[in-house]
Parts: sequence; C-alpha cells; structure tokens
Amino acid sequence: MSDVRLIVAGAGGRMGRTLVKAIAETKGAVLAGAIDAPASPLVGRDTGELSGIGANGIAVTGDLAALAGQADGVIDFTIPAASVALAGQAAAAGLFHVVGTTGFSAADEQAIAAAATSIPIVKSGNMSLGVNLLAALAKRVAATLDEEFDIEILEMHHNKKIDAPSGTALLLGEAAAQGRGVDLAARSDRGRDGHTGARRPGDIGFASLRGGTVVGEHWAIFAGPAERIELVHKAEDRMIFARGAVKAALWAKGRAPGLYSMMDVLGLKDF
Ligand SMILES: NC(=O)C1=CN([C@@H]2O[C@H](COP(=O)(O)OP(=O)(O)OC[C@H]3O[C@@H](n4cnc5c(N)ncnc54)[C@H](OP(=O)(O)O)[C@@H]3O)[C@@H](O)[C@H]2O)C=CC1
Ligand SMILES: O=C(O)C1=N[C@H](C(=O)O)C[C@H](O)C1
Repeated sequence: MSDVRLIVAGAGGRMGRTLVKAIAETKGAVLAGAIDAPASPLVGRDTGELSGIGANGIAVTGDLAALAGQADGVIDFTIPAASVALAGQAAAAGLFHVVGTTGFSAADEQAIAAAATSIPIVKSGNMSLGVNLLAALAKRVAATLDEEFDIEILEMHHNKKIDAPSGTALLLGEAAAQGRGVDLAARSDRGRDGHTGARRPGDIGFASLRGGTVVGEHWAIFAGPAERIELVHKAEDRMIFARGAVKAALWAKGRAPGLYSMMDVLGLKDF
C-alpha cells in the first residue's frame, strides 16, 4: 500500500514540530508539506531542522491550496479560526482532516461538522490513548454513581496555553455527562469566584490551573459522602498526542465522509 501523504498545519508550533518527528518515525506515513500562519517568520524554514531531526527538505509555507494536490490529508494543531478555514479548504480539495486544535465556539463546531459532510474529519480534544481510555472509564463511573457524587474536572497545563477549560477537560466532562445521562451544557459549572453559594447537586464543575511547562494533567473527581474516586492522566511528552494524531490520519484515509473522534479510531466507542 502507498504511503499516506500528510500536511502538518501549525508546523512551527509545539505540536507541529512534534508531529514532524512522529511522522518521520511512522511507517506508512510521509510528510508531504507544512503550513503555518502566513505571516509567520518561520515560513521558508526547513521543518526537519525546526523539529530537531535534521533537514528533510520540506519547508514551512503559508498556503494549504498550493500543497493540496500532493497530499491525502491534513493534521492540524493550530488555532480555532485557522482550523475552521482549513476544514473548508480540505473539503474543497478532498483531503481528510485530523483536528487536534481546542477552544472552539459553538459556531466553529458547526462549521467543522458541515465540512465533515463531504470529507472524513477526526477531531478530538486529546489524541492520546490514555486520555481516551480515561474518558471511557469516567463515563462508566458516572453511569454507576448517582448525584450524591459530585463530579469535578480539574486540569493543569503550561503557561502558554490560551484556552480554558482544556479540550480534554471538556471531553472528560462530556463523557461523565453522557454516563449520567445529562446535557453537559445545562449542567456545567465553569469558574467559581466570590460568594457562589453551595454547590448545585448534579453540576459538573471545571477548574483550570496554568503554570510552568506542564504538558497536560487531568483529573475526573467523583466526590461522595465520606469517599472520593479520582481518575487521573498525566502526559509526560507531546509525542503521545502526535502519535495518536498520525494513527488517526492512517485510519482516516479512504474513510467515508463524517465527523469521527479518537474513540472511533481506538475502537473505544463501546468500551
Ligand atoms: N488534541 C490534542 O491531543 C492536543 C491538542 N492541542 C491543541 O493544539 C493547539 C496547538 O497547540 P500548540 O502546538 O501547543 O500551540 P502553538 O501556539 O505552539 O502552535 C500553534 C501553531 O499554529 C500556527 N498558526 C496560527 N494561525 C495559523 C494559520 N492560519 N494557519 C496555519 N498555522 C497557524 C501558529 O503560528 P504563529 O505562532 O505564527 O501564530 C503556531 O505555529 C491548541 O489548540 C492546543 O490546545 C495540543 C496538544 C494536544
Ligand atoms: O494546549 C495543550 O498543550 C494541550 N491541549 C489539549 C487540551 O486542551 O486538552 C490536550 C493536551 O492536554 C495539551
């Protein structure tokens, strides 16, 4: 079978650089192009050199359209506005789209879902095996316990992260809400400050910490009367997300159009 040809979007970023490395290490995947913000000072730079693996002859560019003909799909860890635009461009060019970006608005989510009617899009707030397994466990625990157990999602990330709660926190909250059979939007408590009053039974709370170089740590806490269950995941290296994204890309090639998640890729939907 021929190699899956991939374009990395956000190639100059923390995840983009890690992806270039992960693709180089993956049999059956090849880096076909790279893009970053059109005004980025990194446009023209060699992506292998940026990633610390040595020159690979693939330069950072600023335009997906010029590369589309030489690729099967795009792996995208950028910012919401860029991911929405890329979903439209990928749909127009018939490329699959793997979206790792987080921090989307409801309108962004709708635009991506619309693009997924014509191409396969795999989108997840966390591409690692461990977090997706944790989400499956959180769903089960939430389904087992009643509202006597308060659900709190806590996350900590590095001091450069621009969105909160993290995509992973929302993914875990959604899993817990599904397990409990409630609508997350209606039961979320995001950010307490001042005289908040007592916790509303049945809410799913979110709290975010930022500092240092923490790659990503998440807790799903089930706090009940006189006992507490904590499900925890600690990412130690961005390679876990990059390897997951490359796995999603290999899975997406040739798939029917649709909006998929890492649960689909990892076969955890019915866990
Ligand atoms: N789903 C998952 O498993 C994971 C998701 N993430 C998410 O991925 C995203 C990126 O994270 P991270 O790599 O740390 O962030 P960075 O800020 O390091 O990287 C983002 C990159 O996207 C570039 N960019 C901005 N606009 C565009 C555009 N229009 N076209 C192409 N590239 C563009 C930025 O360029 P410039 O700096 O020049 O603006 C930058 O190089 C975040 O949303 C983060 O939450 C992160 C890790 C794992
Ligand atoms: O911005 C990050 O770094 C990360 N973002 C994702 C998120 O928002 O959950 C995944 C991971 O935790 C790292």
